[in-house]
Amino acid sequence: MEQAFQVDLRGVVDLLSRHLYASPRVYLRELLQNAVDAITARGEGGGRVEIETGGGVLRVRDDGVGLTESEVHSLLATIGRSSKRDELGFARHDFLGQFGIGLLSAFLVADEIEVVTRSAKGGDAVRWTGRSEGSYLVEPGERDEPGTTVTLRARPGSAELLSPSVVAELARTYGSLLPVELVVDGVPITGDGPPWQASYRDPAERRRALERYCEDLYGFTPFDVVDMSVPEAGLTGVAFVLPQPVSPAARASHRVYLKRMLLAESVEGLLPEWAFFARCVVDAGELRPTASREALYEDELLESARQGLGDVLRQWLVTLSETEPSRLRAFLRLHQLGVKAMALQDDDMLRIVDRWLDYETSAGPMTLHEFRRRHPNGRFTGSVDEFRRLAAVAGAQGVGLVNGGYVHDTEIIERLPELDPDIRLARLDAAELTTTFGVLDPATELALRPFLAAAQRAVERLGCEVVVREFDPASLPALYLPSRDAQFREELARAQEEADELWADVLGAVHATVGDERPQLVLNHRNPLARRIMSLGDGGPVDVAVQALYGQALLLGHHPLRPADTAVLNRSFIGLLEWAVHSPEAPSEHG
Ligand SMILES: Nc1ncnc2c1ncn2[C@@H]1O[C@H](COP(=O)(O)OP(=O)(O)OP(=O)(O)O)[C@@H](O)[C@H]1O
Repeated sequence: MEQAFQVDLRGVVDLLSRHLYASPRVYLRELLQNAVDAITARGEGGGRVEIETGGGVLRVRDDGVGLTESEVHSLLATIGRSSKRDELGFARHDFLGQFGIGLLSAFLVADEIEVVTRSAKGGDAVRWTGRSEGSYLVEPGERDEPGTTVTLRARPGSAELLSPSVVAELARTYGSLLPVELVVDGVPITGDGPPWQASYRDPAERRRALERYCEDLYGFTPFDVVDMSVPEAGLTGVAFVLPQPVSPAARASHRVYLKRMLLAESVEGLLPEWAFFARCVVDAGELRPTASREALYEDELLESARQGLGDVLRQWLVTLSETEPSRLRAFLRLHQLGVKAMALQDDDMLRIVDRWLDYETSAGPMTLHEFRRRHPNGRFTGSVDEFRRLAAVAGAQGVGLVNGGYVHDTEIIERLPELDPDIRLARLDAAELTTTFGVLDPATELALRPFLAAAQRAVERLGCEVVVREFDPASLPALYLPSRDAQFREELARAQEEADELWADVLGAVHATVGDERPQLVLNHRNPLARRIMSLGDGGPVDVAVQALYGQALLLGHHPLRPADTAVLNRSFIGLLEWAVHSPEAPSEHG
């Protein structure tokens, strides 16, 4: 014999209150929603919901479609049954509810629910009383007009939730945009509907009103207000652009209404992740809630709405770049870090960064796009230090240099060819700079041989190679250029020191395959001091002088100093001092 399920209502209420709903405050939302749905079902437009409070009792009265006696038995008394789904179980389009459990949330605050209802289809009024322990009673009720009144008496401990002030606050939170007339204890709650749809005298007034709305809601004056619309999701609303930088990692949350009833004040995942700089308030007719009505149901429609909203914001940025570039720059200054982060994944954002974000370059601040135009063979550095070190030198050789050392910059520059394969912006290989330096004429070169040999001896143990070139700025006596190989070797050596035996061996094997190009100490033949040192030939204090130039070049370039470097720096300094004090040839004040 087939049997019907038995339901222990207390278990179900417990489940709802502890696991489905975040707070018992949702009881009012569910009652409000039923009243609005009943008005929708009556289909006459307008409609009025009156809420009365006082003495621990709450009354919600609507002039909706009401219920007949048989509907009362089948709909109110059957958990999970709803008049708002069709025969196939799909949510009927016009209604807020669909699950057939909302009324039970009244048991979160009361032990008894009383419903007095009269159907617009005719028949007498009916009184239904449901109790939280699982029984219900149906009797004749008293009511002249079609509609429904739900009455709750606060359970001990829940009086606060049914108090006039809390009820008014809840009604305002959930219901202030509803398309029906909502009144709590005689005070109207609903007004002109969504502020972005209200009519204003002119655009300036609308803008001010929406800014004020944002201030009330979020506590900031928005950088800009963007109208949002995704017709296929029945969605309208506004996005407020944050006036302060935020971390792109912080999940942005938005205020979402479904069919004009508040779903939640902080819904995540409404916008694409890259749109971290906006807070939205939207109303959607077609998106679906989860059963708790506290989040959006993740389906294809939500996914395409998210894309649609992203498109609107993207278009806003593009329009800003076309019509108000100075404001776009201001926006980028604010949200630079986030915009860069999203440029790593999003081509349009990459384009915006390329065209509008200023980078530090050897020819002053400019956009990457402008930089490439001016320096078709420009280079970028992977670190800020390298940029500082080489910008002046590179700039003086006519090699444009852009600083790619800040967060995301190197990845952004390296991703540019994905926009356009013709974009070429290569990383600077410092050693390559020397190829642009002027070479000495053979006679001078020959004359410098003895000096060069002595200079090479002076820094041989430091693993570096001395060359003499002519380059600008002439004020720079010497430049230390680590080769790419040398840099890599240094990192390897450091890693090897720190690694355990196995890894040290592996790294050692890698080491063996690295080229043996050495870092260079490039002495500047244009620099008067360097020239005087060169004129020492292989005599005098050439050792200490070259070592001093080496040390100074390391310090100027912010290169890491190894113990051997520090020792050489100290020795050369002391040596020069001694030479200056003791040497008979040393220049003195008296000549
Ligand atoms: N104020 C009302 N006027 C007319 N019918 C009502 C009213 N309140 C509840 N009902 C009827 O009772 C049924 C069950 O209500 P309940 O709130 O439990 O679920 P629901 O609104 O259908 O779905 P959800 O669980 O998503 O809220 C509704 O489908 C509706 O037919």
